[in-house]
Amino acid sequence: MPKIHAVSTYNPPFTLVQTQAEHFVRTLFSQKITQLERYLRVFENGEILNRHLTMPIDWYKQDHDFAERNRLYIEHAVSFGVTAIESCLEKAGGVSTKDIDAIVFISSTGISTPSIDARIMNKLPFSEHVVRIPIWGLGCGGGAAGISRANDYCIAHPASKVLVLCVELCSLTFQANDLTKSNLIGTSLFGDGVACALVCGDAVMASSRQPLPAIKATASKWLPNSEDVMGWAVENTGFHVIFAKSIPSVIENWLAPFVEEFLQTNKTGLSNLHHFVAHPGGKKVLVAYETALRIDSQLLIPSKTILQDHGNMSSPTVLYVLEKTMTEYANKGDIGLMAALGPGFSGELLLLEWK
Ligand SMILES: CC(C)(COP(=O)(O)OP(=O)(O)OC[C@H]1O[C@@H](n2cnc3c(N)ncnc32)[C@H](O)[C@@H]1OP(=O)(O)O)[C@@H](O)C(=O)NCCC(=O)NCCSC(=O)CC(=O)O
Repeated sequence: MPKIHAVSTYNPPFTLVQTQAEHFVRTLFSQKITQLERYLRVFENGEILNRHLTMPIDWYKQDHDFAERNRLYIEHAVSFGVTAIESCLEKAGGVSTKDIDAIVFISSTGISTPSIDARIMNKLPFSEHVVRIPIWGLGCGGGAAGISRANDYCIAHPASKVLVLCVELCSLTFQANDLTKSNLIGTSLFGDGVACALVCGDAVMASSRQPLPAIKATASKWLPNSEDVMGWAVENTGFHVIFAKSIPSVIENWLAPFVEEFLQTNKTGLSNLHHFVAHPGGKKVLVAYETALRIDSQLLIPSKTILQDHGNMSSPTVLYVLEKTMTEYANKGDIGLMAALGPGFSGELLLLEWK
């Protein structure tokens, strides 16, 4: 069974306190949005205290075209990605970039051809034969899906070491002239984050004496005709967020049967879980998980803590939760369920066992 040998996270340099974000939005949108004060309550209600930004707060007050946003995305995705990879390999006991067989690069908040992985390979000494697997458009589901695809690769090639790098600079897509409710809610919710995981096949010895999560099984599921639930509207000013207010109820109605069927197929059940590594999409998303799955709210503490300290960072978020679970909660023999959902609408589940 492939194992996750290490996970690293990197926080972009500027911290945004939620009260500061509320003040910023009040100043920017006053006189433009009716009932603004009523909607601003979401900043206090969302159970988010801090987020991280790529640019200083003043940058977000000005208009920027798509070209400028994307230039900044490429520049910072490369430099943050380099740091996250170095720290992941260091945590794995000093694995060399030259020994990496494949790199899965996950992102949905900017575009680049060649993809960011190739640009990073010009900064770090990777092998010329590394297999590049850039995946775009999975949004918040990307971190879990990336680990699943690395798992598939390691099953096919058991001596492989595969990096999964998630970079989302959500704040660079911020639209100061988009007066929709979704944009306003999104401004209270999304932040920037970077995470990297090293997944290795069965033939690779771990340097750590700590128990590591082995990937016992994975599953994907797609909800037909749900393109309008989550995504980007691409305009001349860049990406404008689409996310339906029905997401928590979609999760409540659609996720439970998927999870139950997945666990049953793998001869286990919700009552056997020690850890729930859930993507914290927002306060009501976590409530939907709790209601739909009828799980102990204690299992959601790592997800709630990450939401509180970082907001929703899209794809890396679930790896932040995994890193926290690995370092602060998990013991040998523990069983965990990793779950994330994203545009499609689709979901990815992984069953983990700490070995
Ligand atoms: C943002 C919140 C904390 C705010 O909670 P509150 O209790 O303060 O307020 P509320 O839910 O009543 O919402 C306040 C007002 O905003 C509106 N509103 C809420 N969400 C909206 C949305 N996505 N688009 C447009 N309007 C929206 C509500 O209808 C209401 O307006 P009115 O009163 O006029 O009706 C919560 O709504 C929340 O956690 N929502 C879930 C966020 C979410 O969808 N995250 C997933 C991102 S994608 C993702 O990450 C994938 C995944 O999660 O799996």
